[in-house]
Amino acid sequence: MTVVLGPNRYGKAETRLVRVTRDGGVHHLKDLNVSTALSGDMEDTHLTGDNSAVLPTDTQKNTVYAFARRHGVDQIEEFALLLARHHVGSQPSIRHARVEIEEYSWDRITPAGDPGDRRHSFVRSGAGVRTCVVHHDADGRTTVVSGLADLTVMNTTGSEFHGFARDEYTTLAPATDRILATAVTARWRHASPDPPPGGSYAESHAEVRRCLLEAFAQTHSLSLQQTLYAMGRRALETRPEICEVRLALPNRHHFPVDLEPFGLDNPGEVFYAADRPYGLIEGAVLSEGAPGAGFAWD
Ligand SMILES: O=c1[nH]c(=O)c2[nH]c(=O)[nH]c2[nH]1
Repeated sequence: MTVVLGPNRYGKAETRLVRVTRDGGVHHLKDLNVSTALSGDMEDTHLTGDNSAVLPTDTQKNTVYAFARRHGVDQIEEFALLLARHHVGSQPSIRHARVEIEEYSWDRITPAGDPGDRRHSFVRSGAGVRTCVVHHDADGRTTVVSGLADLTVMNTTGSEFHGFARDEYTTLAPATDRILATAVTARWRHASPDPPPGGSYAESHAEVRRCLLEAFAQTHSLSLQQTLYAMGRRALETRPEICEVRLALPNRHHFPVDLEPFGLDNPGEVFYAADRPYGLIEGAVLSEGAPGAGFAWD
């Protein structure tokens, strides 16, 4: 039997970077989790242990910190592009870089009556995590996917689920008024690797996020699948710089509690928030004629 090496990549996962920018007494904070993965002419290290083509993962970690100091950190997509282009350009053996970044957001603490010079206190925001995945290869092809995760949302009415298929194992009662709650993971593919026209990645991200939230709130839902499509559609119709949205929506079930044993009714007011199992609804929504994704989702 002949054995051959298949696809492979290697890198430093989850380099935690906190970058403080000191603007006099006012500090700015970036809190990132950076993962780099490189691939290329890596047969020798796998087949013979010759590491001459391998830029150590330790170096990749160091590059994150050095670039944070040298170039600063503003938009995560731009920082990821900088790292990806650097690695592909730095060694002939490296032909492809994938850089994934998560950004945790912090809000300022501004105490009432504060004299104004204490601008270095922050509280971690509950507004979800911002994400991106950038690919760049030695042929100059680049893809940018932005996203968010852990954005927890709830509609306390305006959600139904009935008319579903049934078999001998189906016990679910049809629902005409239920809670719909989910923790949104959304990723969206930019049509071009260039910065969003007329704006920044910051503005683009804020607007896509707004579209997702507004569509969630404004859709009278007959299924979480329908809500997923409405969310992706709203983002694509509003933001021409993106061409595909992928969503993963865990259905955070909320079951009405039977209060009859206590002589109480429950007109949709008291719920048990189940932890697991949960339904997991996933899907992609694309603009018609969207350019090919290439390696964007790898
Ligand atoms: O919105 C829903 N979609 C489903 O596919 C499903 N399945 C289920 O048990 N509850 C729900 N809710």
